Amino acid sequence: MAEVLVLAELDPAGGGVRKTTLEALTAARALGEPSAVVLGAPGTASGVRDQLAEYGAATVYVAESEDVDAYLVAPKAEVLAQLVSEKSPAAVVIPSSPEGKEIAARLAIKTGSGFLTDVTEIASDGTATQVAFAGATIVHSQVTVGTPIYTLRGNSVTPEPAPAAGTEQSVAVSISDAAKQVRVVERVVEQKSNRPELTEASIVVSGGRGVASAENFSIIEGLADSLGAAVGASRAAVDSGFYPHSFQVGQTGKTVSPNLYVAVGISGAIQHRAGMQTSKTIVAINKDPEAPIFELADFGVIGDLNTVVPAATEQINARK
Ligand SMILES: Cc1cc2nc3c(=O)[nH]c(=O)nc-3n(C[C@H](O)[C@H](O)[C@H](O)COP(=O)(O)OP(=O)(O)OC[C@H]3O[C@@H](n4cnc5c(N)ncnc54)[C@H](O)[C@@H]3O)c2cc1C
Repeated sequence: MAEVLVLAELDPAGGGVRKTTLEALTAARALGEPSAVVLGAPGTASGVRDQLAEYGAATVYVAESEDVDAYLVAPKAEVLAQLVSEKSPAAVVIPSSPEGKEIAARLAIKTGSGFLTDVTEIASDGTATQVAFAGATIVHSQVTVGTPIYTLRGNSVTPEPAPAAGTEQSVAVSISDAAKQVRVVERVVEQKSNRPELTEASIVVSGGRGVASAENFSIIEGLADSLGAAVGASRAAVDSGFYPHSFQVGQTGKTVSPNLYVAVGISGAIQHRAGMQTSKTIVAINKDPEAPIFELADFGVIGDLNTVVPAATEQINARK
């Protein structure tokens, strides 16, 4: 069976393999037999091999060196390009994080290949699905040059275990001077909250301008916590100072695709939709029955969020 390389994305806070990697391993199986590639400082792969094997990695290529870790993405792209030339894989699948997309672009140039970013599905013939123009168009594309490289949008695929050997193979790392031009000076790991990471969460509860104040966002957080969800915000809520920008969902914020997205006091502007409309189920809570979010929602509650949200939170907590 053809080999498909999957770049493993690891939790910078030491929490093991990120869910996006398990999704990429699952999606890669449509194209062949996945092998995971772990890139990082010495010791990076220890502790993640078993998880990669559990989700289908027949081989785990381990490329560990201080140089891979000490510079920005150029060394990682170089090592991956070396692996592509040695192994001639059928494809490369990379999680669609900002770093993943940059590595994919550099890898495409180095290997003379085409690449498709932010794909939501990969078919067995290599056809990828992408959502374009703020969600107005669904595009199906194939790479026709070189080794197809895909970056997979988070939460597009449900990770499914498929135990494989996970045979570890170390990769000799030799980084060129050209790839050592931007050194990492400091890494700051964001403070971990008890809530799931926004782009990885299977439930997201977002608040908009209708929430009306930073203090009132506590009712959004209350509903999120009752559901084990991440909290998101519209740009209007962020611009009004209700919630930090790192939680913004939309065209100029994060793209989420959870199983359940609850939009509270959000009108449903096209730029907000761009970041959440591929959610599997959308619930809208809004006092305006004409709000455009209801056109998109699977379930809608017309009412004042200050009444509806605490009542819903209470009911959910009572059923636990
Ligand atoms: C280039 C560009 C990029 C953008 N990027 C983004 C982006 O990434 N993300 C994003 O979100 N927006 C983005 N925007 C902004 C976008 O156009 C909208 O302005 C924004 O999404 C509106 O946010 P909102 O729905 O919270 O606010 P509003 O449009 O003001 O809607 C508030 C809603 O709350 C409801 N409401 C009010 N009070 C209550 C209550 N008590 N109970 C229930 N409902 C209530 C109202 O009926 C209304 O529907 C962008 C705009 C531009 C031009």
